[in-house]
Amino acid sequence: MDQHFIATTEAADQAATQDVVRLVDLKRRFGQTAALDGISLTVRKGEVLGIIGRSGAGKSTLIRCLNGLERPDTGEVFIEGREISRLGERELQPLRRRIGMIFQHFNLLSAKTVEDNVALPLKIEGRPKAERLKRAAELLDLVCLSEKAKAYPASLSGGQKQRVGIARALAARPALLLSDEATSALDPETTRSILALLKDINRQLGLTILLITHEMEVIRSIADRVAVIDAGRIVEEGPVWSVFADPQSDITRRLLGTVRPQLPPELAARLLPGAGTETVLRVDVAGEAAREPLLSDLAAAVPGPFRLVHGGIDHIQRQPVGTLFLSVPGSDASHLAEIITFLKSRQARVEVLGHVADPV
Ligand SMILES: Nc1ncnc2c1ncn2[C@@H]1O[C@H](COP(=O)(O)OP(=O)(O)OP(=O)(O)O)[C@@H](O)[C@H]1O
Repeated sequence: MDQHFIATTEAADQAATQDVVRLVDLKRRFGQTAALDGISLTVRKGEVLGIIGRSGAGKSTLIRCLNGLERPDTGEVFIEGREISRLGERELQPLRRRIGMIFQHFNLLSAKTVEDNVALPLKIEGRPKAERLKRAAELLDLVCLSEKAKAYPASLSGGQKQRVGIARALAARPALLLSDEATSALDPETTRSILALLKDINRQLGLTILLITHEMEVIRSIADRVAVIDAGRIVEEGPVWSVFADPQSDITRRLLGTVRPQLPPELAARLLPGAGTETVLRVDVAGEAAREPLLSDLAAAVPGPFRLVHGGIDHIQRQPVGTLFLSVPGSDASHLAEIITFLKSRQARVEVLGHVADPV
């Protein structure tokens, strides 16, 4: 056989086994509603993929197709390289154990202790008691809840309940952790600590995580890649920093909402579309372009005034992502045009927001 053919086939096989999840053109209708309308995506081993969408976008249907609770009308669902969408219940059982799940409302059994909740997946697998207790103790240590082993869920805070949920999801050493709005019922501080724990587990154990959320803040703090879904379709997909820096679709921009820097409301309220003595620009710059001394270069290249009225440089996935609001005084259209041309030549995106009489 052709050596080149063997090498490329092996490379393709290897790439396929690196994908913990691979969805191919998934479609699922409910009557007139296309809940999934041709979803294709992969989740690579060790990565955190965030799926975000508004209510009704198709997120739950997608999750249900992944764990075999829903069958797509057409398309394929590969988990660790195995197509599962046509399997019967018996064949699905061992594959479901490869997927741990955490939920918005934790789904703990109130009549069981914390350690018994954590060990439950192992009990279902028929593991001996000593092994179950040992694993539960390890996992409670991992989620910093060892002292609550004998407590009942009712005596725990929301954050502690979710830690138990995470420990239980990891009990059977899954290949994939599915998180379905796992922080939506928690306050901001507890949300941060749960997300930090998930990120830690992702790094320490190399665990692959697919998380579903309607909150961009969740995506920003934990995901490597994001897929935005709307009306059953992926409308945008990419590394988190680049989607935050340069959202391509209106839906993404809307979901980003206040997570992206905005002009302070008191200044935004004074913007006029066509008159005023100063022009206010929004300048977005990210990645390599944001490492350059953009403003001093602008001042050197284009004589004449401009002022910074708001903004700054943030870091997402260690990439600089900046938004600057500049105000350019005067009615000299060519000065304004030169500034815009210079900024665009430095890979910045520039938007004229309007005009003000006095920006500060
Ligand atoms: N069993 C069902 N029968 C009829 N319609 C359904 C069913 N399941 C989902 N749908 C419809 O499919 C679309 C996608 O629903 P889905 O629950 O997947 O969205 P979602 O993004 O998870 O929403 P939410 O964030 O509100 O949970 C919606 O229009 C919903 O009404």
